[in-house]
Amino acid sequence: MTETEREQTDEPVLAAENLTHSYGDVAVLDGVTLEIPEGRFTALIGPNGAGKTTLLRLLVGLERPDGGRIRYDGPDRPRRIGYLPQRPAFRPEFTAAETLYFYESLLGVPEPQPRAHLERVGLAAAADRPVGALSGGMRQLLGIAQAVIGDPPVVVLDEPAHGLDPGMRSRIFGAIEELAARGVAVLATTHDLNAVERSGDRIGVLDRGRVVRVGTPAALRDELGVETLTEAYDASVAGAAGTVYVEESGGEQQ
Ligand SMILES: Nc1ncnc2c1ncn2[C@@H]1O[C@H](COP(=O)(O)OP(=O)(O)OP(=O)(O)O)[C@@H](O)[C@H]1O
Repeated sequence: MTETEREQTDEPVLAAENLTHSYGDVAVLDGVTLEIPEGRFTALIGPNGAGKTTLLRLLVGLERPDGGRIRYDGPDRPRRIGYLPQRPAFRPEFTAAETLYFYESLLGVPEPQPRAHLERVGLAAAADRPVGALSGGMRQLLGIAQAVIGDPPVVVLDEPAHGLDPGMRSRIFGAIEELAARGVAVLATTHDLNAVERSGDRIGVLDRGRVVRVGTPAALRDELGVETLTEAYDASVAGAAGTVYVEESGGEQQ
């Protein structure tokens, strides 16, 4: 698709407004505001334990926030938000095509087209393979195909490229770019900063339950006067690199 065909506006289809969330007395999100515009790939990055998965689960409605709200301003569709969880659970004995057929049936799609969906993510050749016999990367691609069934205006992906080889990772990010190029509002978490720098239209940096930066890769670099996104990331997140932040229950933040 050419750049002119590519629909890019700043209209947020989905927005988190001042979200707070705790697990018991452990505060995980502390006033998170983030807009997910149509036709853009918004990448959510941040250290382990920052609250990325929690934010995604709130946005897709799997958990309720303690405070704040989630605004959906997209078209009314049977499926508004497609979601790829961090560990998608598929039935291993179903084939890839049967798996997608099953999800299409659940959504009441009148003429399921599992093979067309597999083709879109480059998995056509594996249509008749049982899911249990797919590689990790192929399963992630199947997960992305599942997340876009029903043409949801928003697609939310939790670490879609986790644990994949470079070739498979670039296929995954290519599939994400294509989704955004078709006008979908895509939000994905990842630790792959190089891929984000290449493919991300916008970046949100989440640190200790707060969005500490939002902008294009270039804007973040300029704002911080650095050359690479990795440097921008290091300058944005608190704490020692390589240390997982764990909120002390009921205590002071470290
Ligand atoms: N179901 C739960 N019950 C209690 N605590 C939880 C639960 N889920 C997450 N947490 C805690 O919430 C914090 C944020 O976790 P979350 O998975 O949202 O972070 P993340 O940024 O996605 O991390 P990672 O990059 O490691 O996937 C962590 O301290 C985690 O231990």
